[in-house]
Amino acid sequence: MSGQKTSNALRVAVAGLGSIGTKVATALDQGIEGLTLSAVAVRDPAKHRAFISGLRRPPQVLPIEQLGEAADIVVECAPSNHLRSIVEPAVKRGKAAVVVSVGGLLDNFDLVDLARANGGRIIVPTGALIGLDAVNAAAIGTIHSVQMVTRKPIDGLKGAPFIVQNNIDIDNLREPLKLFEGSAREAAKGFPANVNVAVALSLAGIGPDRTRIQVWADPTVTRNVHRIEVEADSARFSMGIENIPSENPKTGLITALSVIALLRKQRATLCVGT
Ligand SMILES: NC(=O)C1=CN([C@@H]2O[C@H](COP(=O)(O)OP(=O)(O)OC[C@H]3O[C@@H](n4cnc5c(N)ncnc54)[C@H](O)[C@@H]3O)[C@@H](O)[C@H]2O)C=CC1
Ligand SMILES: O=C([O-])CC(=O)C(=O)O
Repeated sequence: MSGQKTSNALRVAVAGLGSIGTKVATALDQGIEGLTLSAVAVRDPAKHRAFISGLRRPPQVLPIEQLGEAADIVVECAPSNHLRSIVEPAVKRGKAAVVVSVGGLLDNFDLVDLARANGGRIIVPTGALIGLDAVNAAAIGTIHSVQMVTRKPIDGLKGAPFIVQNNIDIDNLREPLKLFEGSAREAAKGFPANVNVAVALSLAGIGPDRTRIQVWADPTVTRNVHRIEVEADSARFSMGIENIPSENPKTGLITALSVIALLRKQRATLCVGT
């Protein structure tokens, strides 16, 4: 079985073959130093059969709950409601889970304790954001405030619970509309597929209750735009990123690349950046 350890390569499993997971699986199959693609989980096997059989070394196809048995690192790339089923079996076996649906971590934070108790790890990539290295560093000292403004094209926000529950019509907007202002924790509830970045930023810095975010629906932009201001005792810094949407308009193309960069660091001889 390809899930069994045959060398000292770290076995990596990918949960969800959507916009992010397909690119991560492809990169692993093409070769990342010291890593091998051991398994994937998909919702609809028929839809992904051609992709999987087209890989150079087709991995096992397993239910999400079994990936933790077949890998040393499980990469979560599925909708956030599956986070627990993917991460729990991995970390309780002392394995690492790379979490992209980081907004979903806030309601499942006991998984961090579970990982700690069992020698597992939960790793959050920088994802669609920028500068979490600087935020991590500043957090060693004192960060006074972190403020973020997110602007997205209409297609990148459609269906968000906050918009549906408040009956907001964004389809006919002609100018930018501020939908939300509050904490990263509240934003993750209202926009679970849109503000993973704010939650990642908060976990790197001053936490989900003190990290402030505005979310704008903006018909004048074609990219997912994030601007961040950090005020700390070591530095003041501003960061911005304008993400080109992938085939999933909510997800920037850079997200999968961030996961691949993180995986490359697991066994790389030269590591640059924190
Ligand atoms: N941390 C970050 O910076 C970012 C995080 N994200 C988050 O990453 C996650 C994945 O995003 P995308 O790849 O764009 O989503 P996607 O919708 O393109 O792909 C998700 C995949 O999961 C599959 N799936 C659903 N249920 C499954 C199951 N039970 N077993 C196996 N597979 C299942 C779906 O069929 C789909 O192929 C989302 O939660 C998204 O919000 C997205 C962008 C940035
Ligand atoms: O900017 C992006 O591409 C994705 C994003 O905001 C998120 O998931 O938090």
